[in-house]
Amino acid sequence: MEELIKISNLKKSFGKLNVLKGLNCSFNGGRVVSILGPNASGKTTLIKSILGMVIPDSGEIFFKGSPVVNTYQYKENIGYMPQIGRYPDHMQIGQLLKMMQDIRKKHSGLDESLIAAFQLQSMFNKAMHTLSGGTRQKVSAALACLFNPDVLILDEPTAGLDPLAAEILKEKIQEQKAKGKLILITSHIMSEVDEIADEVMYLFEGQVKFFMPLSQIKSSTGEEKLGKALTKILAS
Ligand SMILES: Nc1ncnc2c1ncn2[C@@H]1O[C@H](COP(=O)(O)OP(=O)(O)OP(=O)(O)O)[C@@H](O)[C@H]1O
Repeated sequence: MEELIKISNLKKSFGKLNVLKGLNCSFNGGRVVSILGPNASGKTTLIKSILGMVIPDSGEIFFKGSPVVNTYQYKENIGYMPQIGRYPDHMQIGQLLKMMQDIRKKHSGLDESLIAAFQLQSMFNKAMHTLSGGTRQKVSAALACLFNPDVLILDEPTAGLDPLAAEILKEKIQEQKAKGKLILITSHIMSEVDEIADEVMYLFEGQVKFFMPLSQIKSSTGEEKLGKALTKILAS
């Protein structure tokens, strides 16, 4: 499968705090990769660096082989679902979706399947500030997929979704993977990672501690459950 993202010796500090300390990794298409690590280990900082929302101090990020520094075009190929989506309060769902299409100048070749699956049409005239947390999450997920990106970055995607909606999103993730796309997920819910990830990248103190297929994590520890397997690996 094609290498979509490569990260080379990435460093980022906030003041005296060294968050990313020379991080190296690469991500191929057709995979669901879960980025795990303790609180404050740099997961969000890494994701935001890929998205161009955090500017690294040094190191390089390549998208499909080209360095992303000082470019923005590559971002059209990434769909991002933040943990907490922030939207203009008084904008209605329908207006928001239309505005995004106008900004992107893309009105065809859209993937509107999540809009339909989450039945968002029936809520198109609801203002964003009136939405429940879960509905807001559904809008974020629908937006992340709307422009058919090659890469999806999902931050705690199913937290806050009801079981049916969570199932719909998990099916969407599998469908996107089957199309050769890369899905990066951060989650602290081990059962969710266990269910949907192919590989785990574990960050510790600003570096990659390991990057392994889920199957190998389990076989090398003899544990069926990811949570237990991780505990064993980290203790060894
Ligand atoms: N803009 C910022 N200014 C200062 N410090 C920051 C900033 N962004 C992140 N940090 C710090 O960098 C460290 C890593 O944060 P980050 O959000 O990347 O961690 P994380 O692995 O995503 O954590 P969590 O699991 O809690 O979501 C934390 O100590 C955080 O306080």
